[in-house]
Amino acid sequence: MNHNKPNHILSCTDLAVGYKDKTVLSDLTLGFAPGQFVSLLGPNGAGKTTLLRTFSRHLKPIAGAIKVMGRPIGEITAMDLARYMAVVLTEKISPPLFSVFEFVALGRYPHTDFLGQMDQADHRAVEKALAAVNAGNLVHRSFSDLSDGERQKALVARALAQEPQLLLLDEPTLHLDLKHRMEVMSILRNLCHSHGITVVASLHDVDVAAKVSDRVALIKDGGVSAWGMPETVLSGPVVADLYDFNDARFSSRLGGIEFRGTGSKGRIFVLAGAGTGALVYRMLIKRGFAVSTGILCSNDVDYYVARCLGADCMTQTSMTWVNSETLAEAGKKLDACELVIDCGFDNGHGPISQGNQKLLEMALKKGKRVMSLRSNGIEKTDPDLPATDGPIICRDAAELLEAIDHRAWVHHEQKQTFNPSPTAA
Ligand SMILES: Nc1ncnc2c1ncn2[C@@H]1O[C@H](COP(=O)(O)OP(=O)(O)OP(=O)(O)O)[C@@H](O)[C@H]1O
Repeated sequence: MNHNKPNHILSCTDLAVGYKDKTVLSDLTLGFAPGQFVSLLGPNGAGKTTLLRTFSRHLKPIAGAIKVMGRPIGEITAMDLARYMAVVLTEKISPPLFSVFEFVALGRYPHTDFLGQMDQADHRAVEKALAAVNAGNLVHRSFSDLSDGERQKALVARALAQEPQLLLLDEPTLHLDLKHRMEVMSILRNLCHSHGITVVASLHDVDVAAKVSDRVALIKDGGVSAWGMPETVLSGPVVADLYDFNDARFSSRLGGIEFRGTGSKGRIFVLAGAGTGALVYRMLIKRGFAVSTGILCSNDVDYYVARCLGADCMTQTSMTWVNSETLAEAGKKLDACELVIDCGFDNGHGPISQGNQKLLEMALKKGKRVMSLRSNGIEKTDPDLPATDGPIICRDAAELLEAIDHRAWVHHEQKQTFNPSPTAA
């Protein structure tokens, strides 16, 4: 291998990692390319920290080989390794009486002389590192007075002051609020893109990892169960299996996790489409209802949300008309529901819209209780539809929710508008 231009900044072959009497992970063969953001994902205790500590030479491998810049890690001097690789682990450190500048300057040790004297270039490197993590304003602050988010930025700045080509981080967003989590993640991603640094980080937010990572390694049951681009590796079933959960589902298309419910409060049929249903599905499932929905186009965002939430979902491709069998099947599903919610889908001329309009009118004809978010009322195309079968019109999701909470459809007869209480949100 050419040592000047390695394909991989860090690689391992047949690696086994762990402790004296315990092998935690084995048979690991991985390679991390320059400028890649690599996330290590897996449940608590899977071995992410152990792997990072082995990569950073805090732990000896049990078996196999690790190479940094194409060189066996054991042959690299501590000073050279510090020039290639910087590490941010989770240990809480409280250096007494250091300013943030002094703390970050500790990262210059591979570059200063043997007395640790800093020259102008070192000062500039510290300032650059602080600027890279948006922490220039902290330079004169005492390190021990920093908040968790500020401290994390200072830790990353210290690592950057080493001017490494590889940055290893253990749970870099631990204890951080949403703003700082997003800030730290975008700083790390920018380091990959703008500075060509390879970042290898253990993460717990699978949705964030899916969005920032070039590669993910899924770690479970003593090994890497999957490795590759998040777009190909992270599917709903794979993520559910990784973390052993049944009551939630990850969707790579939606880029997040949907929480499933018990469905114990009864079943509601939701007429939706083109994104009108997503919020309503979540609202109902959160409140313990089971949802049947349709008819949805197979590339509709409502379809992805509904499936992810575990709703009973009728679908078909957009180019086809809704045939009588499908309508009859949807009608049976309507019959099994105690309430129908019309989310105000576009009832224009599209084949699915027209099918859903028929379904809505079928619900009214059958005397089903219908709540509608269509503020102008439901336009009836069927002249046979009795005028008295009016739906409860709700102006927004809050009114809909209040009507559902009060089970307004049980008492409602022919009112056209649901009147919320004055306290309604
Ligand atoms: N010093 C140690 N000696 C022996 N076993 C250890 C030691 N440190 C960790 N372990 C064990 O090694 C296994 C892997 O732990 P590790 O901390 O690497 O997991 P992790 O994936 O980082 O977990 P988490 O997400 O909870 O941080 C666990 O079973 C843990 O109890």
